[in-house]
Amino acid sequence: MSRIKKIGVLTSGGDAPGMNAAIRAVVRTAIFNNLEVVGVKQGYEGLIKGDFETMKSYDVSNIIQKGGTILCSARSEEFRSVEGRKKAHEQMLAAKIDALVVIGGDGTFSGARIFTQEYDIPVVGIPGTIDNDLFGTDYTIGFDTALNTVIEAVDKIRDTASAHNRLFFIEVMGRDAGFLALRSGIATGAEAILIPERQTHLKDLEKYLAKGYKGHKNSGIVIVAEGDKSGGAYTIAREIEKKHPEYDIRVSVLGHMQRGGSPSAFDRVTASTLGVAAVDALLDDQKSIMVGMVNGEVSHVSFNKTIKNKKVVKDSLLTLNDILSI
Ligand SMILES: Nc1ncnc2c1ncn2[C@@H]1O[C@H](COP(=O)(O)OP(=O)(O)OP(=O)(O)O)[C@@H](O)[C@H]1O
Ligand SMILES: O=P(O)(O)OC[C@H]1O[C@](O)(CO)[C@@H](O)[C@@H]1O
Ligand SMILES: [Mg+2]
Repeated sequence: MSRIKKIGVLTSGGDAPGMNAAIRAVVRTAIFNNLEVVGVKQGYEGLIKGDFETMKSYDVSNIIQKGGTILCSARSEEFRSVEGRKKAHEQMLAAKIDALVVIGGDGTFSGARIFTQEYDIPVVGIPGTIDNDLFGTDYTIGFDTALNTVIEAVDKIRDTASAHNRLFFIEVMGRDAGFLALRSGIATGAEAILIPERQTHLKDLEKYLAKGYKGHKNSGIVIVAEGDKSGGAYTIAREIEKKHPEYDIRVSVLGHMQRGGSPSAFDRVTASTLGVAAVDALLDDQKSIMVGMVNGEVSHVSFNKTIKNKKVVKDSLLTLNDILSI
């Protein structure tokens, strides 16, 4: 029999479509198992301030389809400090919260790992980030929706690019990870994809563009991940423009619209599955783990493992795009 009577749930880091579906699943699974559940507002900031709200089943009605997070999110500087985490622990003791479910990305889990090393509190993580950059899960909640949002935007840009015979550099999110750029590039038939995990040589890019955009096509799309080492879409566009004044170049930075919107069916189902799995894991006395999805099944990966290992970008996908973009 688990000792846990009351759990807290929070969302942290960049918000991601499907976080609400995950909150709903955590709240309802906890109540189903006769646990009390409190929502922690604004991620670790709310934990430090004791900004808690008891949640009932009806509090999560009508949210499965909504983007953002009803609990709000934050990037908390204070939680990075020993004093900040001490305050968070004291607030949890005062509110009699025995365990936590944290929904977020790699940073959120790094914070959770340190917290569980300092204090003996069971914490289970649910991967919620549009970056899809977590080792130990094939997908993170929000990635599929963001991918579809990017694709819709790029398709529209392709229309106008074709009408004017233009070359577009489109910047997509991913401060440290290129998964969104890679998949959206393949899905939109991009002429080139630039990601932080690979060094891009200007000469190679010029070659692709000479073959594709200036060879026989009436438009060109280069997808640039925000964190690409070339310095972002504007910088790389300027470099190409200097060498090729004959190209008609435009830049489009998609920005935060990529993080909003109603979650896709895939994200809703993944979020629901992982929300249930997270509470089950706590009831099973597991701690310091992330629940994820591998080959369609729920996986349990230690925070240590998911933080220390880097999710690998498949070379085969880059090669595939090289073949298809000629
Ligand atoms: N090393 C750390 N120690 C303590 N807390 C941390 C640490 N790293 C991150 N955190 C906490 O986790 C929060 C969220 O991390 P971060 O901003 O990296 O987002 P994330 O969870 O990776 O999500 P995303 O990348 O999708 O925005 C940070 O604002 C901070 O409060
Ligand atoms: O503007 P913010 O909230 O710092 O978020 C930007 C970052 O968050 C992410 O969108 C992930 O949520 C990254 O891809 C991006 O670099
Ligand atoms: Mg992150």
